[in-house]
Amino acid sequence: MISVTYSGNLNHVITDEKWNELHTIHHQLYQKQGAGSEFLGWLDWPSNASESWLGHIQQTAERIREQADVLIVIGIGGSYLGAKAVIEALSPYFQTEKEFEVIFAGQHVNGAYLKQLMQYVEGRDVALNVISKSGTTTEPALAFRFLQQYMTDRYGSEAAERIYVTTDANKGALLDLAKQKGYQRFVVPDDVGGRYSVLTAVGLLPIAAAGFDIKALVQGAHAAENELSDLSKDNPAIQYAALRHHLYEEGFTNEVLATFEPALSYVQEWWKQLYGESEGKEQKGIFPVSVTYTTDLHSLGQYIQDGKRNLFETFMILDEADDDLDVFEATDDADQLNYLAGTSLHDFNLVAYEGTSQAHLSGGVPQVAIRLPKLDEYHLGYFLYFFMLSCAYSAYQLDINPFDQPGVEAYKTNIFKLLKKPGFES
Ligand SMILES: O=P(O)(O)OC[C@H]1O[C@](O)(CO)[C@@H](O)[C@@H]1O
Repeated sequence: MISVTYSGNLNHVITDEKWNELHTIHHQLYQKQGAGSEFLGWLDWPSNASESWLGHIQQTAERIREQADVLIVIGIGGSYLGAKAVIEALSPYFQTEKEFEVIFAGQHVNGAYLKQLMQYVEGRDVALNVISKSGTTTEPALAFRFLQQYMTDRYGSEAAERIYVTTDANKGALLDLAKQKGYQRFVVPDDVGGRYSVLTAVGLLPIAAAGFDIKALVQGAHAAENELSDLSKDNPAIQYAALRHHLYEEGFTNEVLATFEPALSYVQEWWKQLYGESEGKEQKGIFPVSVTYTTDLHSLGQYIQDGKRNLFETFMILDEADDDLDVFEATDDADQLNYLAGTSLHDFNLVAYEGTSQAHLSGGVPQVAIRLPKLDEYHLGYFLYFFMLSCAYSAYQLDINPFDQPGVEAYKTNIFKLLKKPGFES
């Protein structure tokens, strides 16, 4: 379903020694014995997702679509990127009529954004889904303070019917608040960290509310769970992890994830959090960056071709485009583009990929390609699971716990001290 190719020889990457390591990691992962194994709930999540649980999420999404024109989803990091990635990947670029809309908030702290958001939704019915595993993250909590007040001012006691909370089952300020106000609740499972949570209620409720087929998304991930669990040199999740580690050891410490599909730009953002937070520890890890082509060939392309040689590039190539245009023959050929007549714009990009990849390779940038057959719920579900699984292998090869993020506390503590948050004054 997904194929991984490499500009070098993959057989030289997976040496006997590497294979032994991967063998050990495979067992650690599936026998839940590696570092952070208490956060492996995502590994068999697709096969455990019951019809009734999915049905409950679907019904809630339908209720939201009946009661509102806009769903505001409040969350940051893993509590928003998965849903945003899937919704952006599957939505049309332009919406002609004002159809049901999912808008994100709490992914930053910005007064103008929140103020304008409240003005923007005036006159349209609103529902809120606030998502935070810890229930204490400052950015979504701040956004919720404003938006909860907005909902109460607008809907009075009925506001509670329009607010949906996705958080831990047992702890956190958000849980206490949800119980006190009687908001409908969904659970972020204990054993699934934020950046691995796209297939839980964290991702599925907003995705279903946006009108996408969450059953197909989970089915795709289920297929990946089955097909990628093999300990085999042909397993693309193992191949991608082995390639990353090999290139890292060769000094290529930055990975540029490239796509020709603007619709995939939030899949790139999701991938950056997944890999950056999972691997960037103990002064180790590949720094994940992303580019969208051909746009960025006219900006970062120069650096990738000729800059410092510590980069490798991973292309996400979409084999089939659902919606496309063919270049037509112009009578006067004034723009001198008739040589492209009959070529679709997707075909143009496939050729642009070949040309770019060869140029960057000749400039000393190793090339990896991951081919995605199609952009729909099923294939995206497969793709996201592939990345999560491969990330776990990747981090374990660095001897890193893929499931914690101790480093994110340092800046938070400083901000809290500066703002004199109770308990942080000294
Ligand atoms: O869901 P929460 O607890 O609000 O956390 C949001 C994000 O913040 C982080 O904890 C980093 O601060 C991420 O790991 C997480 O995805």
